[in-house]
Amino acid sequence: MADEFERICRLMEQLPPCGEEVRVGVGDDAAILQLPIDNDVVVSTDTMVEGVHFRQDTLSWADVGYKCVAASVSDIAAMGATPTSVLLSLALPASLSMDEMLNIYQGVADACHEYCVSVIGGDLVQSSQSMLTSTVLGKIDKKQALLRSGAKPGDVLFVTGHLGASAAGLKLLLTSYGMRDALDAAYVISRHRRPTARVLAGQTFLRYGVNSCNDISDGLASELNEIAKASQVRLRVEIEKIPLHHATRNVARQLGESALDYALSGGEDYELVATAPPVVYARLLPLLEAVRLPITAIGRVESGDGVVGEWPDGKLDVILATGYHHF
Ligand SMILES: Nc1ncnc2c1ncn2[C@@H]1O[C@H](COP(=O)(O)OP(=O)(O)OP(=O)(O)O)[C@@H](O)[C@H]1O
Ligand SMILES: Cc1ncc(C[n+]2csc(CCOP(=O)(O)O)c2C)c(N)n1
Ligand SMILES: [Mg+2]
Ligand SMILES: [Mg+2]
Ligand SMILES: [Mg+2]
Repeated sequence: MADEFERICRLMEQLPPCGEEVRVGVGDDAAILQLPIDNDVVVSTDTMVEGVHFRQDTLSWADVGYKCVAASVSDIAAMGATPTSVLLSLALPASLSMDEMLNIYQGVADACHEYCVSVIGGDLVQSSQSMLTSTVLGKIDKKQALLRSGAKPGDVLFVTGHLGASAAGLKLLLTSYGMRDALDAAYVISRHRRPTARVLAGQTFLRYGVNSCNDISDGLASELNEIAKASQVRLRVEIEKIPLHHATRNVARQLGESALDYALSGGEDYELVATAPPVVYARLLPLLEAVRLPITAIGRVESGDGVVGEWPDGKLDVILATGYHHF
């Protein structure tokens, strides 16, 4: 059985080499990065705990590794920044085999390739419960960033991609339900297991003058309330415009649940929600279409506070910050 340090070496062999900005990577007491002087450093961390963020029957070990990195990269994307490096801390039971650890790193390697990041360090400790923490460092032009606090009355409110698929996938995985349409099931399950951090979208938003942005980890309702609060504005959402993939609608229908609830309160879609002046939104629309990442206008920013949902018949509902909250 390999010891702690042999394991770290074997795990790292799975990963692509570090980028040129890494002066010291894995192997010393700390990593050293040499960033361009015209950049600021952006940093964020996310933890995944077995029983809370995944179960052995919802994610494979490779999915756990991939999703942990993708979820933290998503926060860097939401700032409009470019992710560069990852610190990965693993707290794992002694019973976990070397092959299972290598599987985690296979997923980490997939994420490293997808997001052009390298693992520059981390930690490996024994624990009764599996827990992974991914800390991502990124770079951004000095004094630039997409913040939650920049929304202005008159802005268009919009989201990337489709919402609710991850929650539909999770629901399917947790209920032993024979799906009639295997393709729909495969789509929503893959969105749950392998979400995509929208790095290119975030960078484009920053370049074209988007005013505020947030990534959707806890559910649209919660993230909208965060923008409204940070920006001291009211967000008005046209409920029927929230983009739901037909697979998510079909799965929800078959489970007797609401795809809209999945989008508002399910979480883990890791799409971006943002606001921009109408002229900026109009420029972004064809650009993101061209890279096959549609954005959809779902409402607008007004003066006031809170989040209000508007139904097609004109009826209004307050949208509270429902979603996945740990405490
Ligand atoms: N234990 C903590 N100590 C200090 N700051 C924290 C702690 N937990 C969270 N924060 C900070 O609180 C702020 C808001 O966190 P929030 O949960 O909205 O982050 P997020 O990563 O976007 O969401 P999620 O955790 O759902 O991915 C962030 O700046 C985060 O760094
Ligand atoms: C087995 C199992 N049960 C429930 C969930 C749902 N879930 C857990 S954490 C979270 C929000 C994002 O996490 P965080 O806020 O920590 O970034 C969500 C929606 C899951 N994925 N797996
Ligand atoms: Mg996060
Ligand atoms: Mg976030
Ligand atoms: Mg959260």
